[in-house]
Amino acid sequence: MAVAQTDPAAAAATRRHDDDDEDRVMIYLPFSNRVKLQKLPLLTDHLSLGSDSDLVQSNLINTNPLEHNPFFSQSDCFYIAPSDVVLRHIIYDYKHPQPKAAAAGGGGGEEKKQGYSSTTTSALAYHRAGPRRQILFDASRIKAAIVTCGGLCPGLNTVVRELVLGLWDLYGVRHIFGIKAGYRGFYSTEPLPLNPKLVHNWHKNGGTHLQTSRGGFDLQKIVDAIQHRGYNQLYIIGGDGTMRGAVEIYHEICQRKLNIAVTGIPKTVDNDVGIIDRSFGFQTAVEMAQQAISAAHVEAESAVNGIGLVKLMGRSTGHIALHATLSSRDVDCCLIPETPFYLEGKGGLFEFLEQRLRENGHAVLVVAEGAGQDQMIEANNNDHHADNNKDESGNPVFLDVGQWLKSELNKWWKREHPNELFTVKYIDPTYMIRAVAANSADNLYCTLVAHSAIHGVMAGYTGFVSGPINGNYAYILLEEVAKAKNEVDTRDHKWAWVRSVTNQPDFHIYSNNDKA
Ligand SMILES: Nc1ncnc2c1ncn2[C@@H]1O[C@H](COP(=O)(O)OP(=O)(O)O)[C@@H](O)[C@H]1O
Ligand SMILES: O=P(O)(O)OC[C@H]1O[C@](O)(COP(=O)(O)O)[C@@H](O)[C@@H]1O
Ligand SMILES: [Mg+2]
Repeated sequence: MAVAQTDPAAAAATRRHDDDDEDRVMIYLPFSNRVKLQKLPLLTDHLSLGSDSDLVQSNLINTNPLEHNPFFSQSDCFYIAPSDVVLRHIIYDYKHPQPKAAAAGGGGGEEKKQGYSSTTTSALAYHRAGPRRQILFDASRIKAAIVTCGGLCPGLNTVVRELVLGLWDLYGVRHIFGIKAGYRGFYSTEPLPLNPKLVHNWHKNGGTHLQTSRGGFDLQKIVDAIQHRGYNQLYIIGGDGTMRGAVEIYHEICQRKLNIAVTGIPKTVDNDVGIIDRSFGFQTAVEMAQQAISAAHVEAESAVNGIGLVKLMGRSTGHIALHATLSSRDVDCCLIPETPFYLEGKGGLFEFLEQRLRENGHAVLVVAEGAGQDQMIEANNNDHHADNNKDESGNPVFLDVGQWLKSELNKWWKREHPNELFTVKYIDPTYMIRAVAANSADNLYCTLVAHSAIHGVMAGYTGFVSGPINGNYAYILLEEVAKAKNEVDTRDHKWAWVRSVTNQPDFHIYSNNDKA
C-alpha cells in the first residue's frame, strides 16, 4: 500500500516499517501530501449572492431529492463530498518526483505534454463526480436545454435519453428541451419538449434525434436566445469544436451575470479530446472498423498479390486505426497522422509491401484519414490550399489518402512488375463506423457521464465537463478540456505493440537522403 507522508526529505525513500507485513513495503509517494485541486467555477461566483449564509437565507440551498428517493439507499458513501477528488496521475516512480505517463493506456501522450518538469512534486486532482447532499436548484424552477453539435458519434442518443431520465426521475425536473440541429438551433428553430416517454427507446438508435450540424456559431444570437427562452441549465454535447464554443457561451453568460449553468459532455468518435480516458462511441467505432478490416483481408487473400486497403476516421489522431489494428491482428501496416511515412526507396512502404506479398501473397493496410496529407499536397504541387478547404466549422477538409494510396500502389506495381497480377481493394467505411447505436460498454459510459453532468450542475458547478479519469468520473474545467488534445504518442508501448504486431517499418529510421 502506498502512503503519502508529510516529510519531503523522506520522499523517494524505500524502507521497511515496523508494522509492514511480510510481503508489503512502505513507500512514500514523491508528491508527499501536496495535491493541487483544480477549482471549479460555481454558479454563485458571478451572481450577486456569494456566501453560504446568503444562499441559505434566500433558500437557494436545497436538500437533494435523492434523500427521499425509495430506490436509493443513502449509505455513508452515497453522497460525494466537495473534498472527494480523483487524481489525474496514478502512475509514479516513488523514487523520482515526476509523474509517469501511462505508457500502456489512453492519455499517456497527453500527460507528457502537460508541462511537467522534474521539479513537479504535487499531484493534480479533480473534483469527483456524483450526487451532492445539498443542491443549488429548486426542480420546479429548472428549465434545461440539451444540444448535440458536430459530427455523429455512437451514443449521442443515449446521452440525451439519460439526461432526460436523470433530470426527470432523480431530480423531478419537468421542463427539459432539446435544441435542434446544433448551436444554430438555439436561435433558428423551436425547441423540442422532452420527456421520458419520448426518449424511451433512443439508446437503440444511432445518430441524434435532436439532429446536429457544423458551423452556425453566433455567440450573441445563441446567448440572446438562451436568455429569452429562460433556460437555466445547458447540457452541451459535442467534440473539441463544440467545447470551444461552450467556453465562449459560458464566458458570455458570466459577463451578463445570468443564472445559467453550463456543462459540456465530450463526444468524439476518433478520441481526439484530451484529459478524459476516452470518449463514448470510440469503442463502438473500433468494433465497427473490424468488419471493414475483415472484408479487406478476405478480398486480399482471395487475389493474387492482393492488397486490402482500409481508410478509417481520424482527422488529426490515429486512435481508431491503431486500436482497430491491434484488435484485428490481420493488419500488415497501420498509417496514422502522428507519424509520417513515405512510399519509395529503402525503408519505404512499397519495399515493405513487396516483401509481405512475396511472403504471404497478400497484405492489409489500414490508414487514418488524416495521414499522408503533406505527402499528397507535395505530390499535387502544393495545389490544395488549406484555407479554401474547410468545412462550416473551420475544420480542414482532407484529400482522400485511400484513393491516393490505391493509385500510387497500382502505378508502382505496374512499373516494377508489369507482368504480374496485382489487386488493390479499397474499402472506405466512413460513416458506417459512427452512424450506429452504441455498444453496451459505450451505453453504460453514456449513462454515467450524463448522470455525472446532472449531479454537477445541480450542485451548483458551471463551466465544467464530466468524464472518466483513470476509470473514475470527475469534473474538469471546460476550458482545459477545450484546449487539450489527445494524440497518439508514438513513443509509448501501444505504438510499439502496433509495430511489433505488424512488423511495419519505422519510417523515421532512414532520413530522406538515405532512402534511395
Ligand atoms: N473555436 C470555436 N469557437 C466557437 N464555436 C466553435 C469553435 N469551433 C467550432 N465551433 C462550433 O462548434 C460546433 C461543432 O464544431 P465541429 O468542429 O463541427 O465539431 P466537434 O465539436 O465535433 O469538433 C459548430 O457549430 C462550430 O461552429
Ligand atoms: O462529414 P462530416 O460530418 O464533416 O464528418 C467527417 C468528419 O467527422 C469526424 O468523424 C470528426 O468529427 P468531429 O470533429 O465532429 O468529432 C472526422 O473523423 C471526419 O473527418
Ligand atoms: Mg472535432
